[in-house]
Amino acid sequence: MSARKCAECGEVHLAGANGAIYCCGTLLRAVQMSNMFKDSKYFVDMASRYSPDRILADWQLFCSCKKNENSVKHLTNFVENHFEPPGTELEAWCPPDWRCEPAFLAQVKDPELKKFASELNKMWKSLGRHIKDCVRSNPLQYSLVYVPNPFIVPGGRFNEFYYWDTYWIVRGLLYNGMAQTARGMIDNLLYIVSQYKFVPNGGRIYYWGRSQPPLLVPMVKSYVEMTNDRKYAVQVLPILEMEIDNFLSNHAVQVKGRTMYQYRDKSNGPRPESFREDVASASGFATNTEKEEHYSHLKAACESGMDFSSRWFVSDCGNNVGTLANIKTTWIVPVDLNCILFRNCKTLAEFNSWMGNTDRAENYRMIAGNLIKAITAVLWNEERGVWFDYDLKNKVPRDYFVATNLSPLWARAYPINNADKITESLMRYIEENKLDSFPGGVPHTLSNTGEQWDYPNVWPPMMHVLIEGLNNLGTPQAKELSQRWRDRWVRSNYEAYKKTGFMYEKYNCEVFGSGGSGEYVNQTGFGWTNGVLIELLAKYGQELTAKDPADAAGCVCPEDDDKSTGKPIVDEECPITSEAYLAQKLEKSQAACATPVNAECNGNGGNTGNAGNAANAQETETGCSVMCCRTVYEEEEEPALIESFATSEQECQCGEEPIKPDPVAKAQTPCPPQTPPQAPCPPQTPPQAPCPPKAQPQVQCPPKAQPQAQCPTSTVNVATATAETRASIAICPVCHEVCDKQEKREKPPIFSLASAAECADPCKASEPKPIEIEMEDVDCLLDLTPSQLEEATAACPCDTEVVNDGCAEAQARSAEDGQDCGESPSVAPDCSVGPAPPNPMLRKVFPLADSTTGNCFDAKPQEANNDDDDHCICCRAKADARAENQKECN
Ligand SMILES: OC[C@H]1O[C@H](O[C@H]2O[C@H](CO)[C@@H](O)[C@H](O)[C@H]2O)[C@H](O)[C@@H](O)[C@@H]1O
Repeated sequence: MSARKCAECGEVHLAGANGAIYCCGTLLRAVQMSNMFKDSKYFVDMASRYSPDRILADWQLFCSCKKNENSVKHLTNFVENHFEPPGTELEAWCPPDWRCEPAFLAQVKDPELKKFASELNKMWKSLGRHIKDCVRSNPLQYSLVYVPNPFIVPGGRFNEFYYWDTYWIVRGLLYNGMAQTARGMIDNLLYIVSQYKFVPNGGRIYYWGRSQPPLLVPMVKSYVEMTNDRKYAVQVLPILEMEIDNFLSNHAVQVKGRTMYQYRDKSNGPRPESFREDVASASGFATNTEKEEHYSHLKAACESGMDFSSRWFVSDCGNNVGTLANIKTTWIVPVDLNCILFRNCKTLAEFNSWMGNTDRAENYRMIAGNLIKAITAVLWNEERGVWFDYDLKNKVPRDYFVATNLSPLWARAYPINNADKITESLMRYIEENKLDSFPGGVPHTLSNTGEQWDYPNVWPPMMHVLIEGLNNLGTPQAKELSQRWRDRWVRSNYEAYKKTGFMYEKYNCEVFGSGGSGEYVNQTGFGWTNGVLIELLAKYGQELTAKDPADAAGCVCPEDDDKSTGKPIVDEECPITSEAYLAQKLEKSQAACATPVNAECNGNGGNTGNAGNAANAQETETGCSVMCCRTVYEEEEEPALIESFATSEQECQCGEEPIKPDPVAKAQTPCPPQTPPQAPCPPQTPPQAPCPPKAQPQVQCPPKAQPQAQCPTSTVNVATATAETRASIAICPVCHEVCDKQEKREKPPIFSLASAAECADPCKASEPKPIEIEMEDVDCLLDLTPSQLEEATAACPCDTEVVNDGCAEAQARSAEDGQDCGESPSVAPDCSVGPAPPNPMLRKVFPLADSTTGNCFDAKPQEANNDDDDHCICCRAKADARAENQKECN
């Protein structure tokens, strides 16, 4: 597969003409808004049976038929006739380096956990996928992005690679002794970067406008650390640099005079894979511009990998309360991304210095140095003793707990000699937020919004970041906490597996051993979950135990209620329930509310409250009304903003100014309450899980020499059957015009008639204009060899399309009609059965797969077509078929 490059703007696109099917256009909109499939991702993952041109031409005909209007039944028929179910382009794959008894099992001492580790090892086989060759030879019929090596998928509805998931999968594979599979997956991402300069969110063309947290460099670093293969790092360094340079230049923002980075997306419109959901959340916006802005914020959140979360909500009052309608991702400077980029640049400097590239090494060292300064100046909050995201719009730090607040520990993006001070303040922060109190792991946030990257969900990659981060900090306290969270995490995952037989994408912090919920049904499999666990089991298997030794020693856990009061007993040694946590929080805030603000002037903001709220009057959880005060400071000093709460304007302290409520704005948009982590369900008795199948059915290893997979039975327009001829009718994804054929023959496809700006976005242009095929013959050529076919293709005038028609039929028709071959018969689409049947006279179709061997044709026309008198080539003028068909149909 070669990259599709726009001649005008030089941009390369992940999506070609298939973008008009899977990324935008009226067909996508009609199917997605019809509710035909429960999961919106289903349609965009279906393989096409025909070329995009043909599907769009048929779609045009379908739309021209009145009876099809608003008929879900007919639309369903259309989809069934033109698409294969998702997954037909992939086959199960058993990694060749998979072993029944990987070496790491020997590291796991506890017999129960050893068995669990062995089960996890088996799961790689059920998550292995190989892309069939037809995707390589005929990419325009798929939304799947072709990559050369087989890979491990996350699982469930995610039947393609995901960028940041791959990091935890690759690490798991490496610890599992499967370096070859890990390397293949890294090479796939490098292959994509070499063509498109970025790694998309996932391996589907509809992810073309965004990436995910850039973890390719850390993947290579992990590989090199495990294999000692420094040569590999040196060899792939130019591609790694290409990705990071490109990422840096497309994501930069200036904050307080420093260059920092944020998540973004460059496409238009709703997410194709969640189309109706995005249309729904945008419905409150009046104008198209506002809707587009909303879609951008949504997709930028997807680039963060955290779709969706109150982390990205900015209400009118500047806090994190709200719904998806409040999503403002690009107003925020995120802690994690800046740390990841810091770590990437450090590694690139290191790889360059191995090569003796001192200048380049210095350049990356400088970017990393600037980033760590920016992280400390802008994101570190001295008052609260932790890092916070920064709100660019309201110019305040966002004082809300998000697991990513601790990601600088993982990236070592802090002054190392501050480890003791950081430990002290972080322990305080962890205690204040009771982060050590949840039986099922650390929730991603403390806001219960129903979004999946919010309370009560716990995400495996984030648990890894926390466990590793605290361990990196290296102080005894931090290491102890890291160990406790690690043990709890492994045991809780194991418990869920014992109960259900599944590994989940995310878990529930309130219940030990239970999966989470959110945007879509919780998925099982699951790539990153297994990766994180295998790493933990391999590294710490000597210490880990399936049961908490404290249980055996008679620790009373909160599940054991005090039956007389109905309140859970809170034992300091045990994780407390969220209910107890909430009760404690409520008590604390009631006490705070009753106590007036310390009137003593300390010039430091006094009773510092929630520093992120540049809000007006606020209702606290307890119902007491507070006022925000902000420290007055000199512009050039660039101190951290310090805000405090007071119950009245008078209570603002020396050096502070009240933030006056805007009476009009306030009347219209009352401040929503502070995000209370609502956890109404007491977790005493975890809901009984449905009786699980003991273990996931294992995919059998395929026999050694696998027969070539059967491609989906598919037909294709002869004009699209070879690479050259495909190029000869290359359609600009932007303007949907047929490109100039003569030029096509010498050069790779160019996309004409598009302005540079339009080229950047295949979905930006107006609705797609499918090629309109008609009816009137211009010429007919007989007895063609493949090279003659190419010549004929080139000979056709630009505004025609090549049709290789069955000559017997054509001649019969000629005799009948007294005309040259190939005149279109008047076939009236049968509206009662839905879509107009593909008109055999409009295109010549050849099977894509050899019926005897099952092999896909490798971009070659069928030899048998040389048969004399068997076929002919016609160039047909394109004209609007609509009117004629409309007549017939009505
Ligand atoms: O289909 C909806 C969204 O699904 C993906 O996001 C979630 O799954 C990914 C795969 O495990 C994971 O990387 C991501 O963190 C999850 O939130 C996808 O990445 C989104 O772009 C997509 O819209």
